[in-house]
Amino acid sequence: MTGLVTGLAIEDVGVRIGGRTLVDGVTLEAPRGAVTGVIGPNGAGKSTLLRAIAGVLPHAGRVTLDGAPLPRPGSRARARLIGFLPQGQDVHWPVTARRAVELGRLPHLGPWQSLARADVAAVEAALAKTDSTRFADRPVTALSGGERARVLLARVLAAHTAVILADEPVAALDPGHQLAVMEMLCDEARAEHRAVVVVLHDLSLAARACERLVLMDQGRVVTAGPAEAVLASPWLDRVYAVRFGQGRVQAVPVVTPVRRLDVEECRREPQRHAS
Ligand SMILES: Nc1ncnc2c1ncn2[C@@H]1O[C@H](COP(=O)(O)OP(=O)(O)OP(=O)(O)O)[C@@H](O)[C@H]1O
Repeated sequence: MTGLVTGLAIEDVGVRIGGRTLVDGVTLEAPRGAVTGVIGPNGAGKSTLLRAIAGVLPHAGRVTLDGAPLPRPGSRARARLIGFLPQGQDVHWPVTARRAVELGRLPHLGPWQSLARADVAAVEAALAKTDSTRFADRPVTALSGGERARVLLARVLAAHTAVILADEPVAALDPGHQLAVMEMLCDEARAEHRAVVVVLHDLSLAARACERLVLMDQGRVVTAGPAEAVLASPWLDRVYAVRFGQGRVQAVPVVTPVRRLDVEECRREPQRHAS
């Protein structure tokens, strides 16, 4: 590993399930103070990688934070360091939104200990950051999909973890809330010095919000580095089998799929850029 001062370091991480290798020797860095985006086509292994880092899936290899190994998966100590928003998570019991967010403070509480003033402040701040305060007293089951997604993100934010792993956190959100959530995650990284890792399918949003990008395909990292370099990489079109158009609208980067590539074009793609 090179150059990582503080943050999350993933070394040679692999996941095998049922005899299949889903993640294969992934090495990457997610520094504190930055948003690292994980991109790649469906089935590339992005969610599996995040679940391995979160400690939900057993894995080979090493994951460290600020140079130290992480506490045991499932432990409260680990939950105090790593916040995880899984893909498509939902809430099926009718607690209020505020109560759902309060659950994010559990790793900080002793057995039978109730919320202290600092916990309540963390919950209210997380509700406010996700624009969820106005429905905080409604049952989660009576909220829209996008509102529920914001509450679940608020629960992760309320935990004040050093690392935030968010798997497609904006998938259910309207454009305004997509921007707001990504800006909020950037703010969590920069102002609070957290390492934020986010899986995104929207490449324009990734270009705008992420300092670093990791492009995955077939369980491996294809290329990683500064967002602009990864988006300019010849591998982008090839792994998605899509010709992307790239430009700027009022100084904001835009990456949009233009047309699908056939197998032969995909094979030629890296050479086309190299020439
Ligand atoms: N529990 C499992 N058992 C077996 N195979 C799995 C399991 N979970 C995921 N897979 C397979 O592993 C591969 C990677 O899945 P993963 O969910 O990590 O991809 P992804 O990059 O997050 O995709 P998407 O963009 O569609 O969410 C896929 O081929 C998927 O079918």
